[in-house]
Amino acid sequence: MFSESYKAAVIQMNSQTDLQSNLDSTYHYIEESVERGAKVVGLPENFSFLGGLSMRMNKADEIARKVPKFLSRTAKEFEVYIMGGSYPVPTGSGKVYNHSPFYTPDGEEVQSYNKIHLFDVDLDKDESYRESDYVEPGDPKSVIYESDYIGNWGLSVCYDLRFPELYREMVADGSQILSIPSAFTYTTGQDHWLPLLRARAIENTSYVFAPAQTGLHGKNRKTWGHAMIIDPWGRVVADAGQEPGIVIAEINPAKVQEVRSRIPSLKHRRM
Ligand SMILES: O=C(O)CNC(=O)[C@H](CS)NC(=O)CCC(=O)C(=O)O
Repeated sequence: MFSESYKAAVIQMNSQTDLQSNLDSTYHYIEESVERGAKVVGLPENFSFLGGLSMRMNKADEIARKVPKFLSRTAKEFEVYIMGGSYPVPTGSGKVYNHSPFYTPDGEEVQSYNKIHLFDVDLDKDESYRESDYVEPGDPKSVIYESDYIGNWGLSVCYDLRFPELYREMVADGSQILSIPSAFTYTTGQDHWLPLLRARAIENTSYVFAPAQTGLHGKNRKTWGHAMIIDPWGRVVADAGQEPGIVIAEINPAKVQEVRSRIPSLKHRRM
């Protein structure tokens, strides 16, 4: 039923607060990914605007108007599936959803997910985040784009990565590829990013697909990078390091089944 293996690209970006220039570089990354054979391209969390949470709120209406048009047009132009990272969508009550859309090559948004777990964390006396000041959480349930061509993609965003029960539910609902577009902090990323991603891949015998932000955004926001793709055995098959760019790996939905028969841990659950 499923197509054979295909190339998928994760994009690593250093997004700033100039919407148009972020969209221009996104366009070039997508174009180059497709030239290099990618059938699916994934963007990081807040690829279109990153740097100031309150600044982004002033821009949210414009972002929410322009980004879906951009993603639709670009998916169509290059005939590519796009996992559109995330962008803010006003809820109507003064906050936004941190919204992760999935586009097909005909330019349709066929599925979308609103980030559930919000990053309200004090890492240090001068490093605090209060995502819930701006963002409304989505419904706590799994969201999957099911495709006969590219497999079943479970959608999540960044901080969700720390909540394994979400991925368990996605897998129970049929996910084979776990999508985790991110802007992990440098502070947490250096110690937590890789082990968490590999754990999600191994414990769910699933691909992990994690585009990322990297570098400095404004003066005091620093992200970890290392956008990557991990196979269902838990091997890192693509790692972007710390520079912005594109990394590509093969995704083969049939391999998920193969690994699940070698390690049937999902079948052995007793709770
Ligand atoms: O708001 C933006 O501009 C972009 N979005 C983010 O940076 C989000 C919400 S503040 N970051 C995370 O979820 C980091 C999680 C993380 O780093 C961890 O779990 O350790």
